[in-house]
Amino acid sequence: MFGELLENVRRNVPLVHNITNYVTVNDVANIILAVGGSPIMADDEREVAEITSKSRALYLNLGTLNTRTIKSMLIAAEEANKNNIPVILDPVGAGFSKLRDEAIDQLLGQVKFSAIRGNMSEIKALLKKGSQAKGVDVQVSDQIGQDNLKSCVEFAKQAARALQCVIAISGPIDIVSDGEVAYCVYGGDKLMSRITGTGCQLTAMIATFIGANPRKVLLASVAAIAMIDICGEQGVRRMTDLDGNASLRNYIIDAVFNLTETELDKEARYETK
Ligand SMILES: Nc1ncnc2c1ncn2[C@@H]1O[C@H](COP(=O)(O)OP(=O)(O)O)[C@@H](O)[C@H]1O
Ligand SMILES: Cc1ncsc1CCOP(=O)(O)O
Ligand SMILES: [Mg+2]
Repeated sequence: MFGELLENVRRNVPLVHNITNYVTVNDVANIILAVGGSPIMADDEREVAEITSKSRALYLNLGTLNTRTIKSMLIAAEEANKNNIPVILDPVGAGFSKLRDEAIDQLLGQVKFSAIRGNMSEIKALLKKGSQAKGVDVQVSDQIGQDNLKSCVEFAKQAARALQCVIAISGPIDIVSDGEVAYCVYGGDKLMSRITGTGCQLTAMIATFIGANPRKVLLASVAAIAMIDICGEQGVRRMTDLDGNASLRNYIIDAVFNLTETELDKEARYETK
């Protein structure tokens, strides 16, 4: 099932327009290439509408948002919505500053999103559910685990209904919901949280999968998560004693590049709730 969605990515090579942060921009471009898409980064307000209109998905990432890029995001998203081009949001650092929260309110008020992916602190902040965001990383007490899985699944469903789009919450277990059903995706490795950009890359992969499979937003999001989880594990297995987060970043990108459709189908670990 997921293999077919990956095949669509590789056959259609969807162009993904990214308005993203300057910390992980190169990693985002490379992961889109690795999975089989084609990235373009552009954030000047004079060209974003034109570029979005020629793209298969628009990815907005709030990591280093500023007055100029917030305006560009709104212009690009309006163009995307007008042309039925899916818009995907990564609300990096939501809940951690007034500027971020004001921008999020504006975006949620004006834009129809297909999917939003964040860590639990960020998604709680979107719903104003007392997030204790810790910079761009998840607050430990917010994290999804086996012990609180049931309530996290319920929360993901509620969030999807409230925000009227697919919600993906990442962590030791990832949860994806459209408000009706929730997929819990297993895998990954805690070392993935020691690399800056795995979250941004994951959301970029979701955007790429959705760009190639616009009528299967929920499954496309699950497929992207299953894929990065498998590839995160493969990357960790490849590490030697001398390797750290820099090598792991590259190993994960390489694993995404090399993972076959059959392997994705065979190795994806998930259950529905
Ligand atoms: N403790 C963990 N165990 C397994 N996988 C993890 C863990 N923490 C993060 N991941 C994986 O790392 C990727 C990025 O998620 P996350 O670290 O939550 O994003 P962000 O960097 O935006 O906070 C996801 O695929 C997630 O499954
Ligand atoms: C460190 C940092 N600061 C602003 S954006 C950013 C990158 C966040 O990336 P991720 O959420 O994927 O870890
Ligand atoms: Mg993040």
